[in-house]
Amino acid sequence: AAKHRLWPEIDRITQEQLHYARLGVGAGGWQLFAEDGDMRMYRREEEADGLVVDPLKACHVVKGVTGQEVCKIFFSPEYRAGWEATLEDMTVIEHISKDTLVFLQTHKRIWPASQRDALFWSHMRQVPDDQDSDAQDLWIVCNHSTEHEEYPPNTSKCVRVYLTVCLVCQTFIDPPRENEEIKREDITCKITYCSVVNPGGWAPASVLRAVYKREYPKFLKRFTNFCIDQCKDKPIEF
Ligand SMILES: O=S(=O)(CCO)c1ccc(-c2ccc(C3CCCC3)c([C@H]3C[C@H]3c3ccccn3)c2)cc1
Repeated sequence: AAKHRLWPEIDRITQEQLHYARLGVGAGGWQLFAEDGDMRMYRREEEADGLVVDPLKACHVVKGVTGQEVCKIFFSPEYRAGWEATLEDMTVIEHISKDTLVFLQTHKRIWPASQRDALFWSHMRQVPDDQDSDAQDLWIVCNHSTEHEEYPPNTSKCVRVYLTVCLVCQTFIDPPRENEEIKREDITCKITYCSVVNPGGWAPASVLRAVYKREYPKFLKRFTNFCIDQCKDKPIEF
């Protein structure tokens, strides 16, 4: 099919984000700022024009779900209200393809910052794992801010944030006994979530860092618990 005007950017950024997600946290000044069970959250303190844009990288291991199931839930609009607690409104403003959508969403106001909205394309794809041949394929969802002439930034109501986010999932299967089918307890999903959010307009660094410290661990824990709950009584999707 004829590729969309955004396709070259979508392809380039998705590949860049996959590479970035697969880099460990050993190098690059990552500092651990939150831990909860198997979840480890790291950030780097960075500012752009005096605004806090701390990159975040979270690593988590979740049993009982596959990478495809997790990425589908993260990507699909119909599940988002179930796990995205800070969401106030969400619209799909363009269906580029079955695995690429453009979202406009407003987030609940976080005092004292003014309310934010985000306009971004979201792309999901499966990639062969070239670093580990006998592992399952990787699944990735990449969200990246974009523009749309009907939805200019910074209306009277919202300040537009600029974000790049990726969710990379790898599925591991403990082989069941001979002639036994794979059960959910034999499946483990390794999740890497990376995000860089530019708040768009001024917000005090101390406030933003406090919000990030509070919101990100809650967000990933809520999201992964939602996935487990959504999938537990359904056939496994590899
Ligand atoms: O992964 S996604 O694509 C999932 C689709 O929804 C995503 C994640 C996070 C955001 C977002 C948007 C606004 C803010 C801030 C900036 C100043 C005031 C609001 C934050 C910061 C506050 C951090 C945060 C982290 C997680 C959840 C909510 N809040 C995050 C948007 C999209």
